[in-house]
Amino acid sequence: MSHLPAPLYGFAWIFMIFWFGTWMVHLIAICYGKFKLHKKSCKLPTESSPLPGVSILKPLMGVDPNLQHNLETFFTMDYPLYELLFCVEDKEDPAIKLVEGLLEKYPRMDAKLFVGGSNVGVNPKINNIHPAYIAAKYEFFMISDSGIKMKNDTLLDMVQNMSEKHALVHQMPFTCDRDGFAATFEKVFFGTVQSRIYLSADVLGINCHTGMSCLLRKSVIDQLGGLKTFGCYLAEDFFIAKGITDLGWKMRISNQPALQNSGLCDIGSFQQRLIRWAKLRVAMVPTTILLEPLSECMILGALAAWSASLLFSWDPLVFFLVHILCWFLSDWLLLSIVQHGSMPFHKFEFVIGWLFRELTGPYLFLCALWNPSIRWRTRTFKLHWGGIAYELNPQMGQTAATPSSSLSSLLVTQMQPAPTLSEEILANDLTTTTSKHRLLVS
Ligand SMILES: CCCCCCCC/C=C\CCCCCCCC(=O)N[C@@H](CO)[C@H](O)/C=C/CCCCCCCCCCCCC
Ligand SMILES: O=c1ccn([C@@H]2O[C@H](COP(=O)(O)OP(=O)(O)O[C@H]3OC[C@@H](O)[C@H](O)[C@H]3O)[C@@H](O)[C@H]2O)c(=O)[nH]1
Repeated sequence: MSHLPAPLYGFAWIFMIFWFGTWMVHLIAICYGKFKLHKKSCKLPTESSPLPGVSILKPLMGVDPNLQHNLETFFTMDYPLYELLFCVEDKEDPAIKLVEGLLEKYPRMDAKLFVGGSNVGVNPKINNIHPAYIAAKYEFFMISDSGIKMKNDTLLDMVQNMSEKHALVHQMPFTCDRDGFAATFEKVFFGTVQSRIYLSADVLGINCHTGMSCLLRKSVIDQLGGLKTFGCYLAEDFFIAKGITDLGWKMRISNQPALQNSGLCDIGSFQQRLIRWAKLRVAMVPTTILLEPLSECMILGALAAWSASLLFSWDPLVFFLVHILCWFLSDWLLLSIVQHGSMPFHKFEFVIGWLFRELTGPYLFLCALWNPSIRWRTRTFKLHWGGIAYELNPQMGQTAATPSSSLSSLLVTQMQPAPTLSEEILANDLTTTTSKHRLLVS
């Protein structure tokens, strides 16, 4: 033992401590998941504290086979007071017709459609929803991505999690039950590695906010300068949460995980999405360059097995195999807690999905490091360290509402400054309303 250089022992101890810490993360996630998720709140509204109104902002771009069904779940929720604000950038987007159909089907619903978006920054989602944010009439507003499906009581659950100390309640990303291996892979990803980090981060107060479904206090976001403050970032979710906690407010997850139910579900685009998210994390929190690969099951298992053989002369192969078996079982347990019901796939499919996730995870992370440019829907971006984004090759004179051409790749434009208040008021004044369809075009 003494003939090996001392730094090797140092590394071995570091890996062993990290390995132990990671198992603590597993334990925290399982215990907290069991305690928190799928619990019905007993906090009922009273006459003196009725349920608050909520403005729901829905950024839409394109139509997929599940969109109609997903959007319809927003019209049928058990919640007394809310408005639905649908947002579409492109005047030719087929989502407009779909929303108009729903507005006609549910004429009594307080719902509007905003077409044209705005140009308050580089983030196309923020640009899309900004007009609706300005028009939102309630103190609480929700940002809900197009692929989200609601249960009857999801909004109620989120509101009940919003105490007077909280300014952000977010849903932990998860998925609906859908057919096919891609759907299994998505469920395994969100129900294991993502839930583990998300749940432990919520317990430890670490910002891990993924903004696909979140409820916010408008006065707090206004205090931060409005939603446009976050238009310069692609990861607006991370910076919204940071801004809120920097002001001393708290954030937490709701009891129900978010049910992503996009009608387009394939391995390739899901992996591209994971790569895009990893690029955001690397730019925002550079320590993840080390932490993420180290916290992968196979890599950590190999390093810990080497460390255990060096420090305690344990058989590294046995250590590695036991580590993988325990990790696998712990992931199954966590997934079962998050799913809270029968799995839509056979255990054997879980084994394949889990192995596929564990073996491809480090590779996807490498892909993210290899090519830092970020493709999101129709546009390509790059990030500065820290997270400020700029769009690659936007067409000159074009608003952010129009997709950029990938041919003009030589042009690199910095983010647009946020418009002044007077520009914004002007933009609002230009908003036209056709009351029949409650369609607002800016
Ligand atoms: C001693 C054990 C340490 C464990 C270290 C764990 C290392 C982190 C590994 C993976 C990070 C995965 C983060 C998953 C959620 C992020 C999903 C996502 O990328 N969403 C983006 C798009 O919506 C969003 O903009 C990003 C939001 C959050 C980024 C947070 C990055 C910091 C991650 C560090 C978390 C450590 C938590 C450790 C808990 C003990
Ligand atoms: O150009 C765009 C891209 C996306 N969007 C909208 O933004 C929402 C999220 O888009 P996608 O489903 O493509 O992307 P993701 O699920 O990966 O988004 C996620 O990652 C990036 C974060 O900034 C988001 O908050 C988070 O929701 C959708 O509602 C989509 O319609 C736009 O309005 N315009």
